[in-house]
Amino acid sequence: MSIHLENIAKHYGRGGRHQALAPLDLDIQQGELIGLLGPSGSGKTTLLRIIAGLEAPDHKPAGRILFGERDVTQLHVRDRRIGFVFQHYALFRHMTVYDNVAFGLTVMPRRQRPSSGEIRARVHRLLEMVQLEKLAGRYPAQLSGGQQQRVSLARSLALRPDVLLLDEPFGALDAKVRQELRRWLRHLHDELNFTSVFVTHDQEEALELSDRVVVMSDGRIEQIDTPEALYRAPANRFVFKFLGDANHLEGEVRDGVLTCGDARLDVDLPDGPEDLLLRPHEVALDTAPRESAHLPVTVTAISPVGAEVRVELAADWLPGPWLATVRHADFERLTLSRGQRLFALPRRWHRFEDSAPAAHDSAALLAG
Ligand SMILES: Nc1ncnc2c1ncn2[C@@H]1O[C@H](COP(=O)(O)OP(=O)(O)OP(=O)(O)O)[C@@H](O)[C@H]1O
Repeated sequence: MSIHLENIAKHYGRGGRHQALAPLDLDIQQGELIGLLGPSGSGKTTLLRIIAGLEAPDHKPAGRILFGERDVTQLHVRDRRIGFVFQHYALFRHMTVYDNVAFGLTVMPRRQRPSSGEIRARVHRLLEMVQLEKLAGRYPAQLSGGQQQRVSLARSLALRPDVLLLDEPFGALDAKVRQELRRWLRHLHDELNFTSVFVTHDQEEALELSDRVVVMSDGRIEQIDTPEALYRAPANRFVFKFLGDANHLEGEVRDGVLTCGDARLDVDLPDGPEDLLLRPHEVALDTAPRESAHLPVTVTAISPVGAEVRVELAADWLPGPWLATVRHADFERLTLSRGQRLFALPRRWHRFEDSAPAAHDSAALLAG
């Protein structure tokens, strides 16, 4: 089921003074898994609740919500064929796992309700998919948080919704279980081919799970793109900074040289103030400066855990610390240690004028 939002806005408070969502459009394709990502208060939950029909959008502008060809703007939540999963497992505590999953089917009006044989088959199939068949007779209190959330997933899918909406579904769980549940969701999604929208403020979760991510801030959509495109080509400074660590290089450009205290870097930019951004993996380190890059730094912390070594750098010319990630081989070659004085070499940097983002490969490394 595709979802089409057109001119959807939401204001709260007396006289609608507080804007939760600016008028926005959004198109979600059939079968997509979409992450709504943004800081607290950016409007993710409001948007999800409006798609669900738990919240009405503003009347002015008069927006529209279509599920496929069907205009559901005025339709009650129970008629939208939606499944929900929330952060706090809303399982019925006095019912077994089996009964929790079967519940939505057993309370359907008699004429629509599947036969009891079919209900049984459907519930077993779902429990099998989330590998909880053996625990069908248990009560929620006898399950771990991750298992409870798998029951929630199975329960929300029992009614074969066209659209599955999830609000911070794994927020209350520890990192390892979250990881596992993401795989469950992705797997169920691909196998059953419904359309899903989930809310998260966790960028890693959004990037790992989504086909496309909707990045929000302040009630607006900043960018909608695949995880790869978001990371490679962020539309603006907000998206760049929200999606990962960012090092700032602020200074003044004169005749193709950016200067900041005793640091300087050749840049092909017009004269004037600049604030360039660099990802940690775009900062290389060496024992000598280059003709085109003289950025003296001191190592203040080293964390050699994981696939790469994270190195924190400070300098008088820097208002805040920089983070560089280097390969273990380079870490050993440079025999890095705390207090060591080195030179940072930007491999690449990014520049945002709000309309025209640009990434530049640095001449510093090439020039040698
Ligand atoms: N029922 C409400 N009444 C008044 N203001 C509300 C209501 N619900 C949300 N808001 C406001 O609307 C804005 C968007 O809230 P929303 O819950 O959609 O953000 P969010 O991105 O989901 O945040 P979080 O990650 O913290 O849940 C916030 O400023 C919030 O205070």
